[in-house]
Amino acid sequence: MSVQTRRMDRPVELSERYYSSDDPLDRVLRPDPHETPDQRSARLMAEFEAKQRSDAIDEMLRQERVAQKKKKEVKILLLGQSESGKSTTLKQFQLLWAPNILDAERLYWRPVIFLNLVVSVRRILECLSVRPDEEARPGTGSSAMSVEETYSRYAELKLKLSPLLQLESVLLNELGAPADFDSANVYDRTSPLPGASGHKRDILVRMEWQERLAKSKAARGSRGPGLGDRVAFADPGDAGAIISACRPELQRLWDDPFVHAVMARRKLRLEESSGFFVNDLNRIARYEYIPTDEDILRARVRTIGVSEHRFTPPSTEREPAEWVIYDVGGTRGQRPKWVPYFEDAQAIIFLAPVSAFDQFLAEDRKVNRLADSFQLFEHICKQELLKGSSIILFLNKADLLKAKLDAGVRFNKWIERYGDRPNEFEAVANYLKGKFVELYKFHRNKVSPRDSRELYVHLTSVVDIRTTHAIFQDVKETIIRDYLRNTKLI
Ligand SMILES: Nc1nc2c(ncn2[C@@H]2O[C@H](COP(=O)(O)OP(=O)(O)OP(=O)(O)O)[C@@H](O)[C@H]2O)c(=O)[nH]1
Ligand SMILES: [Mg+2]
Repeated sequence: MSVQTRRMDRPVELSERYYSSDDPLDRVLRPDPHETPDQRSARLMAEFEAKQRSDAIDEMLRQERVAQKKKKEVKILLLGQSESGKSTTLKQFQLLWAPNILDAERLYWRPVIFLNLVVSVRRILECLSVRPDEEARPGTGSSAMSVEETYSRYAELKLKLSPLLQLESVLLNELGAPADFDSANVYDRTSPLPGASGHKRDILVRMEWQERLAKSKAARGSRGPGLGDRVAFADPGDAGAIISACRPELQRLWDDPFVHAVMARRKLRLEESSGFFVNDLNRIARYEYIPTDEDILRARVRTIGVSEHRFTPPSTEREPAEWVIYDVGGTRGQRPKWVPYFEDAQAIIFLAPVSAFDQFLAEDRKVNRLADSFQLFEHICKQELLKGSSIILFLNKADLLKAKLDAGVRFNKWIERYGDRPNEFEAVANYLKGKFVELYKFHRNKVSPRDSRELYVHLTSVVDIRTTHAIFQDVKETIIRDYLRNTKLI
């Protein structure tokens, strides 16, 4: 059978299908029953070619629709070093544009917050486990309580809190962390969709620990959608029950001025660290505890991998209908994974945690965190692939910066070039903003000299819902403006 004949086979079926109904119009269009074989063949060929043209037009329209749809979405990358606040920013976008997501995940945050709490308590107890002869109880004098008495008291407290300390490994296991994992690094590992192999199109979407918890809860026979139904509140083995039973000892520990004096002497500023919940014992160390939005924003889970989140905020006809936000892991080992996402990113939200000027990277203790932020920012500004992207800078953790400066931590001790300018929040914030703008202008000018876009800078505390949502409004307008300019709609 020749190729031609095969081509002709299809129109025969077509004609039969097209003209077999009793529709009056069909009857008019029905071929002449007396047509010659040549006429028939010519008609079928014409029909076939018409069908091909129609299919081509359909395909063109389909591609246009896809392109249009593609044009109607903006891609935003959240970038910055680890603990800069990327995932917290993402949670704020969820709260604003898809609050049902955080609602659905609310209970999954419970073990994370419990773990954050347990880790803080362990760090306090470790701080107290120093050589007894090195410390004396301040303000009480050695006569009020001997050093040995003091330490035996904390040893006793530690013993009473041992069920709580044991919870650390139980919770880590529940969250799916490897056995040798440092729990300060409870992590959110994104896992690929089925069939994914780690390339750009194989988008990583799921948070492994949440999936894991969902599965284990299902296996334990969770019932309806009500929050109360999904926690084994009455189960004595539930972390909430154990923490709740330890609450009096926890409160005694945290209310003791001696504990705070030892922590201050050992420079353990726990209140400034991520996932600090000890001030909320009264509310959290309860078996019926359910995390609030604010708790979820303050919970610490380290991100590994890249996760994609789609939002459809209210929009006008001209604005992008869909916002795709990528959250990434910020440790040095994670950064190479960002690159495949650069190419079509409309905007970068770069987070620089400005309170970290006196801290070092967890992954490299020799590197100052502020210096790392500057270096990383420079690297982003220099990227050829990102030259079309708008860059929005969040000078984040502004609340912690202010608290630190107010507590007397000197900025110029860490950043010598700051000189004798005032050790005050506004002056430091302006100085930092100036430095980032300088870097931006210098590198952007080299990469795309004709780009007149400025760096959009916001001073943020992304754990604060009200101020962050107001800033998001601004961010949204900036991105839409650049988007419309790029798509030449204005
Ligand atoms: N006080 C305060 N805490 C913040 C702020 N932003 C983030 N945090 C807290 O800092 C911790 C780290 O924030 P994340 O959002 O997890 O940091 P990340 O950039 O996603 O970190 P990686 O996933 O490791 O890359 C969390 O416990 C947050 O609640 C802020 O502006 N102020
Ligand atoms: Mg993260």
